[in-house]
Amino acid sequence: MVSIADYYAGKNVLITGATGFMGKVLVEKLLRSCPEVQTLYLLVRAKAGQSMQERVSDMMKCKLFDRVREDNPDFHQKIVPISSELTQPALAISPEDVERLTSCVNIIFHCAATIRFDEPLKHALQLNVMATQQLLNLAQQMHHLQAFIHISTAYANCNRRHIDEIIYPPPVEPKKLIDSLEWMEDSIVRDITPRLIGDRPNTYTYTKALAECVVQKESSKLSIGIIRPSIVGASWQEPFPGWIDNFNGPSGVFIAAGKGILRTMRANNDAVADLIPVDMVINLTLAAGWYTAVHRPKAALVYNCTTGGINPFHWGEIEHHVMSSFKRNPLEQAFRRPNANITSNYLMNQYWILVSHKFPALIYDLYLRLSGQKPQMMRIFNRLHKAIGLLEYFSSQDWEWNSENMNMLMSHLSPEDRKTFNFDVRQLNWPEYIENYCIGTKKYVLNEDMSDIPAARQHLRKLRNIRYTFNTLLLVFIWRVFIARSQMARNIWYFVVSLCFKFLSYFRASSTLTN
Ligand SMILES: CCCCCCCCCCCCCCCCCC(=O)SCCNC(=O)CCNC(=O)[C@H](O)C(C)(C)COP(=O)(O)OP(=O)(O)OC[C@H]1O[C@@H](n2cnc3c(N)ncnc32)[C@H](O)[C@@H]1OP(=O)(O)O
Ligand SMILES: NC(=O)C1=CN([C@@H]2O[C@H](COP(=O)(O)OP(=O)(O)OC[C@H]3O[C@@H](n4cnc5c(N)ncnc54)[C@H](OP(=O)(O)O)[C@@H]3O)[C@@H](O)[C@H]2O)C=CC1
Repeated sequence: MVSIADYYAGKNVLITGATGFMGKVLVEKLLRSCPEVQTLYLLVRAKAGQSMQERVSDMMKCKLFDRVREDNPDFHQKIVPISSELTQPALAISPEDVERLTSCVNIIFHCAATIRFDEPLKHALQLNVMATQQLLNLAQQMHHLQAFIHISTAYANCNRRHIDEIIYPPPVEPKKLIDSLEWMEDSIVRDITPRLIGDRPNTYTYTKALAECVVQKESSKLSIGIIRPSIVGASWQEPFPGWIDNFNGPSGVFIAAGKGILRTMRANNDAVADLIPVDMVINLTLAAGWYTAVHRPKAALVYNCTTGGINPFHWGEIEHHVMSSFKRNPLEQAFRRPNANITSNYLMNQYWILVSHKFPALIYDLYLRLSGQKPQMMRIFNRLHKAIGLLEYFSSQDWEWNSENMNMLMSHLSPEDRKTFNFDVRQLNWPEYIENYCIGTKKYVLNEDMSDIPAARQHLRKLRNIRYTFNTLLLVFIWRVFIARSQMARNIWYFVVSLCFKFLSYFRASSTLTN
């Protein structure tokens, strides 16, 4: 049977969300491991004052593409950006571009989405559901399309404990919801959102579930694969270990803990932390594209792309390894020494938020005010509390995912493809992965230099000394106040001092005798 790289040779691939975290890794891997691929058409929008061409050429300059650049300095010739705003009618693709795409595209990878947990429902619906429908409409006009691969999330059905590789009935008929929200004012939609999303925690998981249904509806007309990754983290091996470029999901939490800002968070020590490295997700995605095109399964195949059932690791273990990694490889200019603890106890967490977050933030802001600077720590903590508040749902419980299709797919790969497109999560060594992940946040998210580690360690020692001094002064101060006010405290103090004195005299006398 044709290998994965041979299948992609000469193919024209359309990718949405290519400027995002996973999209970039997909583009890189396709160019590196399938060098004979014909053209990658990327649907990109202009953003933040940059044209789509500028954005794509900036993306290709990124370190992620170093290995591709080494192998083929002209790799950019294979990339064709297509201007598209997915929330606009017909995806705002020009008629000429539509013509071009419909005449040559062989496979589509739909990665674009809003992954914000607090996205207003209307916007999440527009991008995650309606844009998916429009892309499916475009796909149906394509003359040579062989596979449509949709990236969903393992949490689309997080209102269930056990999740099979099937598409569950939608909470509401997507078309009806779209029609009824169309005429409603944003404020009304905001008010009814909690009722609509029901037992899902946010608009993201809700709209991703609806998108799956929209995709499934077209499965009689198109060959479809749906990938459901769990929490996508830094790369495991490719193109190099630890690559990550954003604060989403656990990365922001790791960084906040490494900077010594985050000291407490609600999470269940014993719950499975279903992280999966981005390179494994992309390898599976490309393999699923190949399988869908070559085998043309009758129904849309869903791939739960998770680690928990096969190679489980828990939030308590993550906490331990993240903390020890940041002590070995500290981040620059930490606010305090890294020491974050997770707890599932609400009251305990609130107590530590007060003592370890709000109190130090108040003191630091007071110091900033007194030294004529703008206070900022309280603001940072408020934003952090908002972010972790949205993540707690995922870190406080666990789910069981069936991953038969992932195993089936692996069994269809040749030994060579299993190495090149490795998604065998049993091979993950978690402590090593977490170490590289933390180093990756330092190098690629914060752009810190590894040569600064000795200075960062020195800074942590300074923070430790400040803490010791502060604690000692605080203790002396409290004791002084106590002694001044209470006769009993004075009596205890005199008793302890005279006891120490007696012990000292005894040891001195006994040591003179033995000499
Ligand atoms: C050591 C301890 C170990 C403990 C272990 C516990 C870890 C638990 C982690 C659980 C992760 C669970 C994820 C579940 C994922 C579901 C999978 C997916 O399908 S989909 C993928 C998952 N999707 C997501 O993860 C999306 C989650 N993110 C959001 O929805 C939004 O960013 C927001 C609502 C959090 C903030 O919105 P908004 O206020 O409008 O503003 P901005 O967006 O502009 O950011 C503001 C500031 O917040 C910062 N920051 C951002 N994220 C985090 C973070 N995770 N954390 C911390 N900080 C974070 C950000 O850097 C920025 O700081 P600065 O640069 O200004 O200084
Ligand atoms: N990251 C994770 O942990 C997980 C992600 N997923 C899924 O994987 C996919 C990719 O996620 P990830 O890479 O992390 O997300 P990112 O937020 O990093 O990327 C999102 C991509 O979508 C594009 N996009 C967003 N809005 C529009 C728009 N209106 N028009 C055109 N393009 C748009 C973005 O383009 P632009 O650069 O212009 O904003 C960007 O390229 C998503 O479908 C997500 O649901 C699933 C499970 C976990």
